[in-house]
Amino acid sequence: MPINWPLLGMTPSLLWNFSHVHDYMTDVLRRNGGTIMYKGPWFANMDMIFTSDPANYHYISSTNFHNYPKGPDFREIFDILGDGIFNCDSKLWELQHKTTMSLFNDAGFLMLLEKTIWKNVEEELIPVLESMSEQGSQRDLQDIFKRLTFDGFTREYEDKTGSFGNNHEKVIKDTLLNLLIAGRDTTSSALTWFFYLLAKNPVAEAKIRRELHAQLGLKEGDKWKSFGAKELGQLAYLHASLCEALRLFPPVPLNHKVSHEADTLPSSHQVRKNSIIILHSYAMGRMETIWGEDALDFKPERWLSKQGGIKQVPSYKFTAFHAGPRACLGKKMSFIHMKVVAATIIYNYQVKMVEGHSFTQSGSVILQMKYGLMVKVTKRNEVKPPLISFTL
Ligand code: HEM
Repeated sequence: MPINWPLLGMTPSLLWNFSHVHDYMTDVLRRNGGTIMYKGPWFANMDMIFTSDPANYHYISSTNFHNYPKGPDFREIFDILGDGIFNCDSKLWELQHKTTMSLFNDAGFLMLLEKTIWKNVEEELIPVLESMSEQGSQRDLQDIFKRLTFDGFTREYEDKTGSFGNNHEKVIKDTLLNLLIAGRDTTSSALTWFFYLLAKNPVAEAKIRRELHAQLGLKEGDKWKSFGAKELGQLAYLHASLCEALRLFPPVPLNHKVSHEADTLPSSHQVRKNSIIILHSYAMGRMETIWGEDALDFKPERWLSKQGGIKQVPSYKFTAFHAGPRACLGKKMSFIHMKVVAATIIYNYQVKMVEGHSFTQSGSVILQMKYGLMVKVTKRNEVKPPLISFTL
């Protein structure tokens, strides 16, 4: 346990380890059975419960969901999100949830989304990568992903604003902003860590390439072509690799809740009324008790069934998309987006991380790379001129 100092509580340990705070808390949770009572400074009323215990996660996010809203502090911290779905609780959340669901369930919505993503990839991503490969220049892939996801979703929601019906203008504005943030930062974070892990695991990358050839009917050197929902569903190894990246680097590493009433958690920890509870998704993705001894390894195979399909893992163990009534509404969409972008890059380019660059985590709400993911890309499948050897 971190030392509980007089007056300052455990804050000094947290500050001391701030540069790698998620790994530090993972270690603390690992050593303490998955749940700790964190003591804040005595005068600040900042005591919190941190947990990475799947039974607690399930209980808080689903079984006793109504006792664990986000609470008013969350609204204050994320003021920019206004009354949008991320910030609100109870009645307003129910309204936002219904509004967002009706948009996502719209018959033509997923089709429009797919079309927009491909257009975005062809008109914005490929030209940038082509120019990088031609010039041999290096760029921040995280920044490229952020711009890409933002552009795609802005266009999407501008087109769809009409579906919000008679709702008040502010609710519409907040809903749009929330969805833009949900789509942009999470998807770009997931893709960034995915390519970071892939650069360190070339065998997995080669398997994804083999799968693309087999499932899309492409031969080495064939021109890249867009594909639809059916083919997307067949890319099991790519799907498994994305899940593995989301497990190790969940874009939303922490989830904040406040207890409405006093309670007892399945781990037997006592919860007082108005206690802050941090559900630690980052730690959960790295716990040997959940994933086995090789929890820290990047191993897409752990997601594949014997038949080659995707194994179903309960959402209170794989918590990257949260669980229960407030689970992510954009999960399906984000997989379409990530698969299209990842497949396009992996098939057409070789991505190499720039040596000597610092690939560290930022301390932000979304798990990002502090200094970006600096890479160089080389075009694959280029017809290279034959090497001519001279004999003197
Ligand atoms: C890899 C990509 C994504 C990840 C990892 C992710 C993860 C999450 C997580 C952890 C939450 C719960 C947040 C909280 O309660 O504080 C959440 C909620 C949500 N996500 Fe996502 N998300 C992703 C992409 C998207 C996309 C693309 C959209 C839609 C454009 C979206 C829409 C939402 C919405 C509307 C909620 C709020 C649900 C509610 O509170 O009822 N997400 N997401």
